[in-house]
Amino acid sequence: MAELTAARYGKDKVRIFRVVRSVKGDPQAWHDVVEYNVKALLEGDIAASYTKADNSVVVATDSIKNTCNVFAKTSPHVLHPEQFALDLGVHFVTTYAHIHKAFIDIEQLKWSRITVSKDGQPHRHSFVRDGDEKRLTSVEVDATKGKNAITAKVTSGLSGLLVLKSGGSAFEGFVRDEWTTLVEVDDRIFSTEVDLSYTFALPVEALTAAGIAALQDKVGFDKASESAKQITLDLFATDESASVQATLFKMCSEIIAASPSVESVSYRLPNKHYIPVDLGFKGLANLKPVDAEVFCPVAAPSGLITATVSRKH
Ligand SMILES: O=c1[nH]c(=O)c2[nH]c(=O)[nH]c2[nH]1
Repeated sequence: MAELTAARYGKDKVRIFRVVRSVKGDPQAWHDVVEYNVKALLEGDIAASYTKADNSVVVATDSIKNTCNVFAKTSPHVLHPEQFALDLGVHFVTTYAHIHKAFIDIEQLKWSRITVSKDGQPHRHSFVRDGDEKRLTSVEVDATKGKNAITAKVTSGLSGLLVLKSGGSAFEGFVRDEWTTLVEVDDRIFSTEVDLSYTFALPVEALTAAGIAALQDKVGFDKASESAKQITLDLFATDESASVQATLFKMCSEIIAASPSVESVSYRLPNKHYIPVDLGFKGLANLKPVDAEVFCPVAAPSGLITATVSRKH
């Protein structure tokens, strides 16, 4: 005997690019743009589609993709990934009586406005991909307690932010035993590709159109995103790092202090090793921290330092 114990389905990698023009039909209009990869998955009374080949409970993944595109045209929140995801998620659980949960994940690709050097002005409709990092949000919309008692969980963050510091990082005092070959250093290269996520404590808010609109002011999704990235960069640059672990904890603590609506913060930080190259065969000193100038970046293995830090109540 076998039974279905979990089922969730939908569309992944829905690619959306949206232009918002300040004035329709005006070539001088100011444009805002976003590019998203959307994943929209549904849960509910859908077991029969798996166990009985009964498609009458299936909202086709093609229709789910169509919904994402239509919302990209019509949602007032399309430039704000958390609210756009809430809009979409609430739509799915309220439109279909048998769909009780929606999981909307959005990756936002980076398009930054170009500043034209001639006049120092930000250009009204030209953008540059000035980094590989992505802004992320994962929204779970839950109507299991009824369509009039919808709740949501929002986790946001960023990934792919590659940083390196060539000073201000040490690693000393770790366990030394018969397994240890690593030398202690008071100066080393520290490089990581930041993967950051943080959860929001949402106010109890009816997730109506007006309720979702009010969340930007009440929770500050966009402000939290900007602040978390800036804190990550500032602390990475300025901390006299005793270890990846110690720097990570400071970053988490500062994000919690800066954003009242953030409940917990998690980082995954690979420690991308840079090994000083032995140039002794040419009589060149390059191994001690004070001499090390030529390094071999090592793709693998990397350390992987993770932690979650939560607000203390
Ligand atoms: O910051 C670090 N933390 C570690 O846990 C570790 N382990 C290691 O080999 N190098 C480092 N660096």
